[in-house]
Amino acid sequence: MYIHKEDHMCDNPNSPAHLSTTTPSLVHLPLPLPCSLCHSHKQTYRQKHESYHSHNAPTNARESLMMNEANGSRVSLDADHTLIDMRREEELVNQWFTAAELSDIQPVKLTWRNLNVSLIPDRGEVHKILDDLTGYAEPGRLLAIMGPSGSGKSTLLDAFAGRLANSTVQTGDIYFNGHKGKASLGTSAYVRQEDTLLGTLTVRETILYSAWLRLPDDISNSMKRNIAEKTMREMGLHHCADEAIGNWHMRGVSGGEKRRVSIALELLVRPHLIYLDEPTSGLDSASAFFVMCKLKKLAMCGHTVLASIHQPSSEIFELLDDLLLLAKGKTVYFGAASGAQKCFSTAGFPCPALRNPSDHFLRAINSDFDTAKATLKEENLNPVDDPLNNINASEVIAILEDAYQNSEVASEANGKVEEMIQQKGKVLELRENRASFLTQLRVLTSRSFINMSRDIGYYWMRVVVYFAVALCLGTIYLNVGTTYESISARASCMFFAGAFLTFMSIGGFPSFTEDMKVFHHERLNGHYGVAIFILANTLSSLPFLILIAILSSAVAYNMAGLHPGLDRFVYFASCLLASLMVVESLMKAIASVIPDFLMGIILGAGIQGMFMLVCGFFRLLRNLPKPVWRYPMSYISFHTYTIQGMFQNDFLGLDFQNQNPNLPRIQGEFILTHTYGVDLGRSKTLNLVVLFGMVIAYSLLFFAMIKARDNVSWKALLRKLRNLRQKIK
Ligand SMILES: Nc1ncnc2c1ncn2[C@@H]1O[C@H](COP(=O)(O)OP(=O)(O)OP(=O)(O)O)[C@@H](O)[C@H]1O
Repeated sequence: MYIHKEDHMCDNPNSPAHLSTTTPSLVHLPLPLPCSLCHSHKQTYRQKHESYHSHNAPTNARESLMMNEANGSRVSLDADHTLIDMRREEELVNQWFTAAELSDIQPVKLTWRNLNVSLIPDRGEVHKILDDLTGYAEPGRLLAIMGPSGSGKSTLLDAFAGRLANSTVQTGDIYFNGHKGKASLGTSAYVRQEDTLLGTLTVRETILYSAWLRLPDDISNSMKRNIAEKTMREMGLHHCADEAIGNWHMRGVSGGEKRRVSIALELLVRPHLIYLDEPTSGLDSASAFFVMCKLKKLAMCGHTVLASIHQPSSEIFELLDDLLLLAKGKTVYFGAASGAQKCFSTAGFPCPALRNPSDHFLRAINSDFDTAKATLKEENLNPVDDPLNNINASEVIAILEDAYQNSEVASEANGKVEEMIQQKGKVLELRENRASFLTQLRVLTSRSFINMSRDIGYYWMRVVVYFAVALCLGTIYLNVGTTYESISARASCMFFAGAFLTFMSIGGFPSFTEDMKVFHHERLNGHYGVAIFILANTLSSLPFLILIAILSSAVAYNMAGLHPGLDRFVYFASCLLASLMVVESLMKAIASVIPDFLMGIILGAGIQGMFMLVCGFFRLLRNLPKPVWRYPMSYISFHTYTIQGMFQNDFLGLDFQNQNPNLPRIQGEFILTHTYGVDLGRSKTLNLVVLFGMVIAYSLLFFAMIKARDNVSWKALLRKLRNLRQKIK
């Protein structure tokens, strides 16, 4: 076993202050934890962790470690010491979790009153998804939301998390600790129904990167690693820790394992408020039970946990504290899970003996199969003695809804909601103890680079295709020369390199949209911000783009025999690199508006086609129609700067000669100004600077679009447009 220095050594192991203490400060802490583990306390956790190790690491082991570290190698301790240290590390991790679970949480009381969600009316028809819901979720209790498919469970969780689709309208109120409104990003965690993970990473890497990204800097790296390992074990993922998640070209872990990875990622930092949409879907009954036990434990520690759930087993049902039963978007029961059976009995639908209560509830309120019931009965496949067979679920729902609204449970719930709204608690805030900007940038860049290097569709395919196309270009324009004929050949060769080679960059868009999905999910859960994502994505893509630019330029430039000289070659390659970066950032800006990869590719290709038309190659800039095409399009088109820069780089300093020696030699400068209308007032360096400026401009556009999504009420805008359309009609 290899042990890293940081795991076992403090910075100054011989410090008298360290050695004088004999009692470890972090072990044997009674529960609940004293403030020594609380982050508001002056001494940071890392210091404690290190001082603990310095007090306890056996001197010989320490000395041997120091000697070996000095030799620049990682070393293994003898088995006893390793075991002791592993146990201590485990204790520290347990204590960190206990601290996160008990001493550092903001209790969150969530209430909703008369909550309605409907689709934006089309032709006057209103389709209600959620209908007048009132209820609450308390810290310390596990609330399950149950109901048949399509009853509105996900929509309700989306409404709480502020992630309703633009096509819906929400009315009614949601309160967090008595404060009305939308919770700000990152103050709650949301495990959605779909798993949004990077397919190229292994399970261990996924959880570990998330730990590095989010856990505060004052926790040592080894500690973060152990926290990630512990979370992985808790979710029963250790057996597939080194398997990839899986993507389009790689079969990965199973659906149930992916589900558990998604849950593990959110449980890693012990969120104060967590919503889980069908956390047990795709899991076998034992896994489902253990996952729900974990959620129950989290709730018991004072966290607020809401989970929508299908088909809980009777054991899982016993774990639930509160239950919200939805049918067709309406509440048919809300209250203690243990009280639901009584409510159903009172309404005339008692749960038969030996039937799982949750099965009974769902069967009673599922109206999707009303027509199929009769057929089943005729075929003798349905037990005749079940009273539910003789009545349509729609009627059952109406009876249950009525019974619930008139019950004591409902009036108690309503009273409690009013009481909770009056109690103004702390406004939800992001945790202060998070990883710093630089740490997040470093970790995200590294994660993104690994993803790019493992996904063959991201860059590697393009490297091969670029090489092949550059080879074609080089052979077609082989030793192009300096005759009159070579003038248009050179121009075409450079146009192809600057326009068509860069155009191929849209090939990476599908992989980027996958990245974007992960980014959106992680950003909305508050893992990191937009700026970090843009920077990390740009930095991690740089090595690949540089490789593509140098490889393609080396092949095409040298084979075609363009203007000799290293400085000219370097400029050509830099111009190609800058153009590739512009296309990448343009596609990012497009992805911020259109997340679908096919639509994005179509739009990106269209924009680039238009840019090529106005760059001065097909029609001279001075001859372009002035409105729109010359001003502003030719200035917005990045191809204008690429082509003008490349042309200046090649033609300036060359003389062209006809095969007939009696005809005059033509200078490159004359060709630039008269044949291609190049503006020599803007130097080739300035063209390059403009290209890099465009990379920044498109990145800022991406940033602004993502931010605008948060702040602009697109829903209100859409509603106004629809109203306007109806008025016009
Ligand atoms: N943005 C939307 N546009 C159109 N219909 C929607 C939209 N959001 C929700 N719905 C409709 O609202 C109903 C409730 O959807 P929701 O996803 O909340 O159900 P659910 O209870 O979570 O279902 P499941 O258990 O199958 O996931 C469905 O009929 C769905 O088609």
